[in-house]
Amino acid sequence: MSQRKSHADTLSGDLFDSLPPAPQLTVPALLLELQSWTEAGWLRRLDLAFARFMAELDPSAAPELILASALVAHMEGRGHSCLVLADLLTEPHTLLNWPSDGLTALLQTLRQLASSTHDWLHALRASAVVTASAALDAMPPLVLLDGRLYLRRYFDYEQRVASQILARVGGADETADAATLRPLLDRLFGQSDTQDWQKIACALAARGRFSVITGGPGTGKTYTVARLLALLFANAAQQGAADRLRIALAAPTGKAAARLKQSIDKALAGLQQQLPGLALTELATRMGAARTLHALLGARPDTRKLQHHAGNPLDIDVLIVDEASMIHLEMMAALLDALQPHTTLILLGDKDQLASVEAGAVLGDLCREAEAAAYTPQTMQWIAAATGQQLDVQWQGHGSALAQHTAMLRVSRRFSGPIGELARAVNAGDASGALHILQAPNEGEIGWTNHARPTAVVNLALQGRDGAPGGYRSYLDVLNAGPTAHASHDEWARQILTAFDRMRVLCALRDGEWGVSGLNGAIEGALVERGWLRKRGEWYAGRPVMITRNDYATGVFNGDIGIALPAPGRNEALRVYFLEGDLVRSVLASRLADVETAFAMTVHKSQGSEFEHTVLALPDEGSQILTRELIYTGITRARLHFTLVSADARVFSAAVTHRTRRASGLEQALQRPH
Ligand SMILES: Nc1ncnc2c1ncn2[C@@H]1O[C@H](COP(=O)(O)OP(=O)(O)OP(=O)(O)O)[C@@H](O)[C@H]1O
Repeated sequence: MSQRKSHADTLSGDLFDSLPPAPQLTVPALLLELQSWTEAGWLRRLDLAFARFMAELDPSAAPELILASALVAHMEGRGHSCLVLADLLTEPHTLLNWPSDGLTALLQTLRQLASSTHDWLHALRASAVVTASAALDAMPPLVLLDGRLYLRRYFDYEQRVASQILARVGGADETADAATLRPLLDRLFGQSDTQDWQKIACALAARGRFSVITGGPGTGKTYTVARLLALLFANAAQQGAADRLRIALAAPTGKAAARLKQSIDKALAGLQQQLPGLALTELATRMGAARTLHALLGARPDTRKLQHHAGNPLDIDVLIVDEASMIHLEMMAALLDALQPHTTLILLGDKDQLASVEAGAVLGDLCREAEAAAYTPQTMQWIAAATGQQLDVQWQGHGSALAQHTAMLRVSRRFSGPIGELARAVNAGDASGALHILQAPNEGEIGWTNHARPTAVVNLALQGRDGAPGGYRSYLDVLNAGPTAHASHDEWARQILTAFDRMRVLCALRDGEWGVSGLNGAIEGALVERGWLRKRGEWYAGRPVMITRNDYATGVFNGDIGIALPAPGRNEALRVYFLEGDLVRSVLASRLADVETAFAMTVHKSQGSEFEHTVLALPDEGSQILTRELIYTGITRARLHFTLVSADARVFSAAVTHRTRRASGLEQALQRPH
């Protein structure tokens, strides 16, 4: 890692400046160069094909445009909505996760092209395949705005998200006035005048048609939203409209949706005793199950087209979406398009978690002002009138219209011990503080094996550790004991699934001995060796699998986790059992084509899930993939116990100090006056 950095630094620094100017590259020569980068695996075939397509569309295109075309396509594949040209010229080595020879080749190529951002912009604007117009009906395939180059599709998504949100947060069309809310909020949260961010979040969410509630794990996002539902319901009841209030719950994954519904139902049942006059239990039943965003919007196989869109919007008044950090730009655009103007959208999520694998980091972009609050004097006054709380002046500012509809919950009720401290240190980029917490004595909440080999992960997976016993042995004990005479087959499957969900191994990488593929094989082999698993071919009883692609025919979705078990009766065929909330469902194993074994999974795929014991395995070498967000997300998946397994503490420290920011123009687009 250090080798790559120093190499690239030299090239982009003094050496780059001091070398004599290289001859200007021609487009055919550049295309050959791009082809060699593709063969080396640095660029995707798609990136090269797009660059070639641009060269065909505009035979007089400058080489700068052709290189930028390949790179903007490449950046999209890495989760960015656009390519910031100034970044390409000033810090190409941090922009691309390429090996040092790839970066050297890029820097050599850049040396043969224009050297200033101004000249690059000029070269790009000169082509008919680039438009500088924000108008959505302009057709060229590339859009250049404020120094950012976009693929048209992503530019359109960004513009749609920004304009829909601005339409919802702009203007003065408050849906509830402060005086009406005050007595209800006092009943729900009490009358204290000490700063209560949950009460404030609830008030702000009831105020308009869009709001964001962000906070770390256990800060009470669901607790607050359950009260918000009661508030909206009570408000509707006062107007005789409670029966007509249509509320829907959704989340990006099935697991997160099931968790949301469970927590909301539980919180509403608790509130029912506090508010006997309101039929909250009935409301919970009427809301129905929480759905995945795909299902809510009516995704269909083999088409990007959704059943619900601006022409056929969703028939709901309030939509609550949890785990919003996982919503990518395209999905957010589709979601906002499918809402009626009067629908209230409330996004819940942790802004510090990893963004979606797909392009965009929407929640992060929406929450840029959340830490500071930046409430205007008018918002401060409104909060005081609605909640009875005078917010400290430190939270006053001149934030955007969106900031006036955003609340950050700052006190964690569940994460107060060492795991919470570790998550906070990581989030603050304090690597030495985090190492100190990892080493400090504790009651078993935190474990750290350093200078480790992957076998350390396998040992943890087998039996757990001191203070956090169990491991995968727990679910295999239930499996190997077989169904008891008193319990149904489904009940047995539920016990196995629940026991399996108590622990999970999370990896930063997919490949290699420290990655998902290596560790899955090693753990599976060790379980077989101990005789705890009997592996016969690809499918065997007890094989945990993750679905890797939505399959509408069998009703399983990307990220769902199930376990293969023998079906009841004499039928030998294995079925894969899934837990959906409290329900157990199963699909014939032979019908599931896109699955992978799931003893170990990536941190990315673990978002929206929590495990009693989470083991995070870090590779022995640093990489651009290892970021603060990844480590934070891994740690916050742990409910009771967290174990870090690392070969080199420096890899952990480097990751904690490495913050990623996806290139996007959403933040700027949201500042536009509406
Ligand atoms: N103001 C409060 N008073 C008492 N208990 C609370 C309060 N706020 C939250 N809790 C409790 O703290 C726990 C965590 O709250 P909740 O599940 O709402 O947090 P969350 O932010 O949604 O968590 P996650 O990120 O895991 O989804 C719950 O048991 C909840 O009942």
